[in-house]
Amino acid sequence: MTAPHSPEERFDLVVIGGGSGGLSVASVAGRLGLRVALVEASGELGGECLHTGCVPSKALLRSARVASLMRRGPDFGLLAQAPEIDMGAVRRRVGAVVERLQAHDDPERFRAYGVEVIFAAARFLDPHRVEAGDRVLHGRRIVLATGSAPAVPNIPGLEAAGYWTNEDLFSVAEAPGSLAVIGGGPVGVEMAQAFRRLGWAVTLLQAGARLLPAEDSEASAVLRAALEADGVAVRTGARVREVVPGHAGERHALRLADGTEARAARLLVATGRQPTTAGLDLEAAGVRLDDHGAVAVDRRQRTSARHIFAVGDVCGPYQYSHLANYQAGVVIQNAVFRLPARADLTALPRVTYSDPEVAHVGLTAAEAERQFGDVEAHRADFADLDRALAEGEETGFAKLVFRRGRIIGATVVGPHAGELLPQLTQAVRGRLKPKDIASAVHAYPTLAEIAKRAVEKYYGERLFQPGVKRLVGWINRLVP
Ligand SMILES: Cc1cc2nc3c(=O)[nH]c(=O)nc-3n(C[C@H](O)[C@H](O)[C@H](O)COP(=O)(O)OP(=O)(O)OC[C@H]3O[C@@H](n4cnc5c(N)ncnc54)[C@H](O)[C@@H]3O)c2cc1C
Ligand SMILES: NC(=O)c1ccc[n+]([C@@H]2O[C@H](COP(=O)([O-])OP(=O)(O)OC[C@H]3O[C@@H](n4cnc5c(N)ncnc54)[C@H](O)[C@@H]3O)[C@@H](O)[C@H]2O)c1
Repeated sequence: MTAPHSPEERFDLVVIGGGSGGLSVASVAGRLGLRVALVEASGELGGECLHTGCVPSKALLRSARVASLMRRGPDFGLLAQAPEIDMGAVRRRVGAVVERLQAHDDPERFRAYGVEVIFAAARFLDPHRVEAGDRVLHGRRIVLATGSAPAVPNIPGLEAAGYWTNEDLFSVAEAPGSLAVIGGGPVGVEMAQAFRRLGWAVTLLQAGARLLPAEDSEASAVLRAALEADGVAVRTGARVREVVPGHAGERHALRLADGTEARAARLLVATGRQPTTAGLDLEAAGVRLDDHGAVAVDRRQRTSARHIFAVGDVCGPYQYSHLANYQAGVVIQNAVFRLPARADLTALPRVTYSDPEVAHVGLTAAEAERQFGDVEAHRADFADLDRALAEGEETGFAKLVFRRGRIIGATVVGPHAGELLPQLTQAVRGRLKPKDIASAVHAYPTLAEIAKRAVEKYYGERLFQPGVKRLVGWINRLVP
């Protein structure tokens, strides 16, 4: 039933959802002078990335990394120091980082840009009218940016057992115990390593055949070995069939499809996301969903109702904060400047912030092989790189994928892999040739040299051939 409303208010743009995508659209449109309303249900801006996603997970991983380095003291000629873990103190640090960044998403900042910030749950009354609390907002154009929520599998006994998702995880203050992580995607991998390094006994249960199944298979293998070296019990092909009560400290027993069991005191469900569309009355607006329950959009981010756009997790096709921001830029061009800009995801980077990090852009070697056939891939290992050895961080590699003399994909697994990605993102985006990387001088000794090393492998095969040797001999005989 519709609440009694005050008279309808007219806006050029109504943005629903104040997370990464919605904030980007609203702030730019407001600063460009449009009349913008931003509706956010939760009572604070920032969305998942700030409160229960990217930011707290990276802050937690940092504490875990410091704990790991303390244990690794002897690798660097220092006394080993077993870290004393105080989960309450770790939680406070995570909270402090979130709070510092919350200042960027202060509603007053957006109001100063000319954005009307309304804290209420929005729903459509018709294609142009949105109800927000007791207000009715008429949007000439509307942007859906309502994000996603954890997708929890229907496993008998799971609800009764009780479990954490990313929404609970960053409030955990209890002393380390045992944790079973269900799901071996980015959330499962990052959090399994973080909790293990913070003293928890962790079992990582991945239904698929390998961790991070979207990544290069060698990357998955290196990551698995690194997690196991940390002490995470990694089980792949592990489908949880049922959760039943366990004993004493290990309160839960997870029965797997292969007849074995895993036990833990706490459960973390990290099995993917579902787009947040419930309660929006999208039918009233004529907005259709795709087969996965996400809002269907075209490459201009337009939904089936052409004046309504969508960005971020609610439409996908991937779930990254930087993708939501990129799509926001496409919406600004279409909805504000009326340019027919299209999203191009050919060079969309992604990073899993485990140690080693797994960073990727473009096509993996397997994808390129399937798509084109005539591709080659070359790999350089951090174990052969001077700076990696100096840092004591020699796990991992860079693998570049080439087709017809162009770089079409890159995977980097290793120290600060995410920071090494931009030059490779530019290469894939600009369809650069290997020589564009080879001819650039890279400072020595840097980890970024790894890309050049992989390119040298590409040239190595071509350069040190009998024909080239003959040519060099001929030039040196003939030219004085
Ligand atoms: C543990 C974890 C770690 C992650 N780490 C990374 C990372 O390192 N890097 C990365 O790029 N991505 C990461 N992600 C993904 C990233 O958080 C999301 O892709 C990103 O937050 C999506 O932004 P969004 O704007 O689409 O949605 P959100 O940030 O979820 O914002 C949606 C907003 O809409 C509001 N809303 C929902 N319904 C309504 C309604 N009816 N009316 C009004 N408001 C509504 C919600 O309250 C919310 O504030 C991580 C995710 C998780 C779970
Ligand atoms: N660093 C980052 O950029 C980052 C970090 C975390 C999350 N994210 C985003 O958040 C999204 C969600 O991440 P996620 O890891 O929850 O989801 P995901 O879909 O990427 O991975 C979930 C994994 O769980 C496994 N799984 C599913 N059901 C299972 C079951 N019943 N038992 C055991 N395993 C099961 C699947 O095989 C899959 O590999 C990702 O798509 C990612 O884009 C990004």
